[in-house]
Parts: sequence; structure tokens; C-alpha cells
Amino acid sequence: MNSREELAPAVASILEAARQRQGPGERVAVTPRDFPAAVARAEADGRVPVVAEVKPTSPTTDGTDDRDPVELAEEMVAGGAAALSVLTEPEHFGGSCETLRRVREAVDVPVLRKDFLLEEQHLDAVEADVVLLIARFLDDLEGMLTAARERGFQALVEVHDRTELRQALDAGADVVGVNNRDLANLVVNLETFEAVAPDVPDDVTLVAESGIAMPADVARMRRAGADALLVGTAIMRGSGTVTENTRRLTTPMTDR
Ligand SMILES: O=C(O)c1ccccc1NCC(=O)[C@H](O)[C@H](O)COP(=O)(O)O
Repeated sequence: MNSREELAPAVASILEAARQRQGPGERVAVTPRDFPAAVARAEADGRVPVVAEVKPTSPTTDGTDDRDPVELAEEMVAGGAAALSVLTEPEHFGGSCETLRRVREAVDVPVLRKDFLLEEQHLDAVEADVVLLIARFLDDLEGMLTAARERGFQALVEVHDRTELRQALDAGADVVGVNNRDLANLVVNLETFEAVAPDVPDDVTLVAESGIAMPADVARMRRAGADALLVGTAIMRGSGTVTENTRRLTTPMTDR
């Protein structure tokens, strides 16, 4: 692992659990729903492209949301989500591959598998349209990217700073996420995206991740260059229904 920086204890624990996980031993072959096309479709429809996340719990969340993930996913799509993200990490996020399977079957938008994939065999646990590859945790990012694409997956390569962005681009990433959550202390700061985004080439689909809570945050990330926003907590735990919480973020501020 590329461990230039300290990790929060929760993240170290997530990685330890991931290292113990075995793949199924059989390789998946996926026919993916096109993620950049879904982003473009949302734009053309006048929706802000939001990737809404089914996130039952997390190290920074109290309690576990046990609502039916398929119903949540359908509500997110009804609220205008361009794509969905589904946690499959079980120990710290309450996710599962079975949840992803059910959600993907129920909706027709692309579904991102949100997990901590460290080895090629981890890719084979379940079919998804997009997989998350976290640059900091992968010594051979290019190898994982190739392995993901060989199976048919698109890959969202997550970075936290310019050094990781350079690694992602050198590895051939064409969908990049900048995560505003600092892995050393789990604090979110939208300035992280603003610092990295100017160095992302125009032909890369750029996603702002974490800490996007309200329409003003959406506008801020869009001004900084985000093509899409990945949002979990504000949609899952906002004050309205999941559909209302999603629509609040997918509606451009100028339409209010
Ligand atoms: O969300 C956490 O508590 C967390 C803790 C440790 C590592 C990763 C974590 N989150 C992963 C994510 O990237 C978010 O689930 C995703 O970007 C949505 O973030 P948010 O809208 O802030 O819930």
C-alpha cells in the first residue's frame, strides 16, 4: 500500500478487514451501463448529475439505517439521481454484495460499487457498472485499473491530493473522484476538491465526493469544475424523504 500519510484508526481497521476478504475464485464479466453518458444525460435534462449513495452506516455516522436499500435506491432515482453508489463493505458501512445485486436489478442507472478493493480477486465479488479504486491504497493502480477494465467495469479512481491525481492520470484513469474526506482524521473540507480540480484535464469525468450537504455546496463544487457529485449522508439522513433530499441537490440553484 501507498502509505505516505497517517490513517485514522477506522480506516486502518477498514483496510485490515479488506485484506482478510477472499474473492469468489471465478472472474466476473460485466456489460456496464455507461457512467459518463449518464452524467451527460442528466446535464441535458437540466439535472445536476448526482451519484446518490446507499450508505447504511459509516465510521462517522451514528446508528444503522435499516430501511430497504432497494426502496431507497428507487427514491433516489425518482429524485433525479444520475447514478447510484452502493456500499458493499460489510463491517464498517453495513453494506453487502447482495444489496448491490438487488439495487442494480431494480434500477436502470449506473451503479458504483463503493468498497475498499485491494486485490484483483476483490473485483470478482459482484457485478457493478463502476468500481471504486482508491489511489492511496493501491501500489499497482495501473494493474488494478487494467484488471477492472478487462472484466468490463468502468473505474472511478479516487484521489485526495495532486500527487495522487498525477498517479491516477499516469495510470490511465478517465473518471476521477476527489474525496473531500481526509483519511487521517475523517474531517471533510470542500477546499480539497477546489485545490485538486484545476489540474484535472477536461476530458476526464470529474466527481466531487463527500461533505456535500446543501445546494450551496453543490454550486460551489460545480463552480470548481465538478461534472458530478457523490452524496451519501445528506440524502440518507437529510430532513426530507430520500426523494426530496435527492431532488434538492439535483435541482440547479437557478431553477429555485
Ligand atoms: O463516510 C465515512 O464515514 C468514511 C469513513 C472512512 C472512510 C471513508 C468514508 N466514507 C466514504 C465515502 O467516500 C463517502 O461515503 C461518500 O463520499 C459520501 O460521503 P458523504 O456524502 O459525506 O456521506
